[in-house]
Amino acid sequence: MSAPDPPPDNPYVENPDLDFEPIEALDEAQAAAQAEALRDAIRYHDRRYYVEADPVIADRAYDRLFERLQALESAFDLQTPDSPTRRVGGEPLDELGTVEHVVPMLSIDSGGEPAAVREFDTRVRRTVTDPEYVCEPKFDGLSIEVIYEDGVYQRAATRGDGQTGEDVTENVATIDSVPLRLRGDPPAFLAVRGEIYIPRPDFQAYNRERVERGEDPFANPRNAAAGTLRQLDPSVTAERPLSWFAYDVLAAGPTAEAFEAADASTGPVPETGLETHADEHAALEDWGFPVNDRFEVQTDIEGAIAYRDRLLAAREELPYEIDGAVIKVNDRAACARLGTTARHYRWAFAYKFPARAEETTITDIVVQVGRTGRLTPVALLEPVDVGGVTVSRATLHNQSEIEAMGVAVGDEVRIERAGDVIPYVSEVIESHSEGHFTFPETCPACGSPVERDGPRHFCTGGLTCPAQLVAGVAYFGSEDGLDIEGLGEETAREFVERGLIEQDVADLYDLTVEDLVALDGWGERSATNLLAELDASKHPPLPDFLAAIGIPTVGPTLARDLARHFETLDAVMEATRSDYQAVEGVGETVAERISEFFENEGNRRVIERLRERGVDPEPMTEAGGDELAGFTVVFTGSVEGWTRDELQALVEDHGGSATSSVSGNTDYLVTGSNPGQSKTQDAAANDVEILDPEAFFDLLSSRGIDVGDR
Ligand SMILES: NC(=O)c1ccc[n+]([C@@H]2O[C@H](COP(=O)([O-])OP(=O)(O)OC[C@H]3O[C@@H](n4cnc5c(N)ncnc54)[C@H](O)[C@@H]3O)[C@@H](O)[C@H]2O)c1
Ligand SMILES: [Zn+2]
Repeated sequence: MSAPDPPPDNPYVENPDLDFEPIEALDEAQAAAQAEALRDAIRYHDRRYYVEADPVIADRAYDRLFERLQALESAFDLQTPDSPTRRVGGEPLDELGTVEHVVPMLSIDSGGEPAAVREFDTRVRRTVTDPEYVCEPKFDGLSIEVIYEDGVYQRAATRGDGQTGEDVTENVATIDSVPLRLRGDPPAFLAVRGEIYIPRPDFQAYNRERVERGEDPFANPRNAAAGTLRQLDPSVTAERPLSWFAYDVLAAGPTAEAFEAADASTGPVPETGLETHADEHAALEDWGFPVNDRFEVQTDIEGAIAYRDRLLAAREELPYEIDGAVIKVNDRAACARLGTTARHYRWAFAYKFPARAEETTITDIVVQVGRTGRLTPVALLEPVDVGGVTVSRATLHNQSEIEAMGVAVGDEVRIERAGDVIPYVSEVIESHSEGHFTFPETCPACGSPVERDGPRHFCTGGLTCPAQLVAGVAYFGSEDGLDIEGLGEETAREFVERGLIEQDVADLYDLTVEDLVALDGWGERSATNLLAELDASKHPPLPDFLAAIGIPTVGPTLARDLARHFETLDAVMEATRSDYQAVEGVGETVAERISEFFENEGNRRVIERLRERGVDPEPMTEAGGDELAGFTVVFTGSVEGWTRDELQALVEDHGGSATSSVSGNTDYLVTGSNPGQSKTQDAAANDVEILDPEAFFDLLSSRGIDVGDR
């Protein structure tokens, strides 16, 4: 996917001018020109957001452009048939193929104040007496339409522009919790709407890997889910545990033709007995769809308002991101009478949560040097509470973001965090400076020249840069590496500053109790503990070792694939570019980076020095153990505290195999929350034993496998 060119000379694109004059001050020609510029900018932002999943401006800035355009269009009667204010989403992406929706997939009107919710109720009451409301979480994901005929999965599409979406049939079929065959007695033709999301722990793992590969992390789980779902290669989607909730019957009927005749888009669904959204929720569950268990019926709008406040209090406990509550009129016949606008349903309202955002001042901007030499600009802030977390540092990402915002020391800025994402500066509220922050020309840690590569900056000091050494040592000991307790970032820095680590990570294994107790705050006991940990780390499983030495582009997942493929460290080191490309998921660029790493004399020397000190990874065949030899395990649904990758690795590291579909060869199906219905059915058909996560972990410990605490 390549980003489109922004409209030229448009003040609402990169660093959008949000300083709008009062509408009354404009004459007609000025208003028309401003509206035109806003439409162009919004179309561009829509494409970046919905199609590329890579927005250039903050949601709040986008919302202000949008509201301004709406205001201009209504004050001067300027709405054009193709205005973005009349449509939803963005143009579908051609590469995936497009499909026409059976009924338009619209957006939902929203607001963050109870007054806006009460106004919605007042509008509803003009048409409906004493409306009852259903409430459910507003999932921060991406909307899809899924179609079944005679209970069998046919097709899935993204919302796209609301009329036409992208065909993601293959990709959606790889998602466990999407039933391929329905249970019970579904209507012959059924179109369901739901939300695809990425569970929180997987989102974190995904972002860590992106950073490892030198890519920017996703700003929120929605962008991550969108990017994953819209992969052109379904096997890539299959590797990422996407999940979904079904929440609406878009259309249903005895046949596709009969459905079209009846136009059941919002009314009661013919021949199914679905009179209300509550009926629908129950029916979706009966047919085998994953539905959300926080769904509630409220007899009036005050109940719905209270529901949203309870949901807000529970927000951080949920294993998925939500950004508000969706309130819908329960009775479908009433919904049909209320109808729709060009953009949204008149029978639904999203009562949003406040953004996890706050305003504060930048006291300084420092540049952090990462393990690969990448420089990250970090804003130091007057500490501020952002949704329950005190934030005193926030990332500025890279040079393009800095230029786009025009940010500098002293500015009042807005800080946001989405879920567990590192807090970031999203916009400048008030500038107290000229221009913007610029990167130093030399590395703040070692003085080597700084090189720019696109939007990123790198220190060229390599092994001579102490900051890279600190980050490398800390990474070596981190959970993604050898998991050496007591060896964090601060300890690593201390060792480097005090000259205990001079050359590379191998120096760790020369440390003595005397070295350590000479440092502030170290006693005999903590010293012995760390040395014992280091000693215990000398025979790591090969994947851990490969991840720990910091090969560019190689995160824990790829490390495991390499280890499985080559089995020994020597084989990994001696492989050629084309050997690497034989590993699933390794393309030309990645193969190139891996060979460059092993061709580098300095890197080979580090590995040699580690080996001289007795650090030698276990070949893959003997790695872990064979406690699960002969067993085939399949996972479905999500298990708290674990990503799917980690669970599968756990089985494979102990000699078992983890596959993605259930067959006669499967021994166990482990079902987490939101399990896939087709896997559960296949398990029943094949007499496969079904375990809940607890039973699975019990089984492991009965075989002497210690998974530690999570
Ligand atoms: N930063 C940018 O450049 C940019 C560009 C475009 C849009 N945006 C942002 O996108 C948002 C608008 O997106 P939108 O039109 O998808 O609307 P939305 O996200 O505000 O809400 C509508 C969506 O909610 C979802 N939803 C989740 N749970 C649901 C439930 N239980 N029942 C029904 N629907 C549910 C549906 O997918 C539906 O499409 C705005 O917040 C805007 O700021 C940002
Ligand atoms: Zn440096």
